[in-house]
Amino acid sequence: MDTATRIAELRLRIEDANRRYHGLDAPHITDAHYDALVRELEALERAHPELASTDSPTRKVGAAPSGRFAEVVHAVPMLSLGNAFEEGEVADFVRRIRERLDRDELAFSAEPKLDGLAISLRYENGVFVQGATRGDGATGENVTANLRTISVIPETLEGEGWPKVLEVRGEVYMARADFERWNEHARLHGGKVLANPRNGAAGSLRQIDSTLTAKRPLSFFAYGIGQVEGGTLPATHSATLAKLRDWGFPVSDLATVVEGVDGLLDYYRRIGDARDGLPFDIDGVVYKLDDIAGQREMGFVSRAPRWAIAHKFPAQEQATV
Ligand SMILES: Cc1c[n+]2nc(N)[nH]c2nc1OC(C)C
Repeated sequence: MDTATRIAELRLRIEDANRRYHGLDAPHITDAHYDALVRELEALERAHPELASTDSPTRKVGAAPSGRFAEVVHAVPMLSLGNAFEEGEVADFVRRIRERLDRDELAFSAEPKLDGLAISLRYENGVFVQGATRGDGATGENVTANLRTISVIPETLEGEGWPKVLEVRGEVYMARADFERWNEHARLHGGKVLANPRNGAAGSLRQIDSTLTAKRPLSFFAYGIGQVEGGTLPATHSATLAKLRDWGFPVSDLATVVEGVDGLLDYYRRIGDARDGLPFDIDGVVYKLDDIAGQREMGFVSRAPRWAIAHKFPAQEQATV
């Protein structure tokens, strides 16, 4: 098969998988298979720039909103993350930052990458006013009513010193124990048996009727910030996470600060060893340059930051198809 045909075929398969994963919350291929298709397409597009195109799925995030909810335009786009699968790619990630910032010692915030649904929570004068899904990164779906049913998401901010406008980014997820309990009940009483916790979370949040969402055991971890107005945030990501805790948001206690490649890889191994014992599904860990000024200097490539990367674990799931 010639390259152009292969590229066209990959684009169709990836776009179809995106629609199923983001739109219907019912993926039909494993995440590992999806990642492999994307990496093959990215490699072919790099090798054949004459065949690359701006509407390729390698340049988009998620999927367009479904039309079932009001749309929310994200003031700060919700981007996806570049992926690393091998240690060498992590070393390259750190080297690029060291060279560009001309710094030897680099501190990173290292966090678990929860396998849930990315959402953005907007607070004005400390009050939760709007919540949205990532959607395609630029425009998401207004799921505020559904998010209000998640008890760990604060209706009003605690503590003090929060900005007038604060957008908090994070992951809505379903803990494994809650997932098992839900399916046990569903099997006995004929409710909807969920395929996996991620689909359970995504499906719950995308319910039109939020009384149905309220019945599902969802949780949330904050992992970042979107728009901020009328206030300042700390100079590092880790100090910002500490502030989010003070203001009432759950933040994973697995988040920590590590130094350099060795610190990152040690963290990856430690979380990898602990993975099966965690109360929630993760599909990797996320490394972020801790210094916010350095993040700004690194900027973004077409759809993901240069200053952050997800280091994925080998697939655990059995093929669903
Ligand atoms: C997409 C994403 C996902 N996660 N997950 C964590 N823990 N942090 C994090 N950051 C993300 O994106 C920012 C680096 C912009």
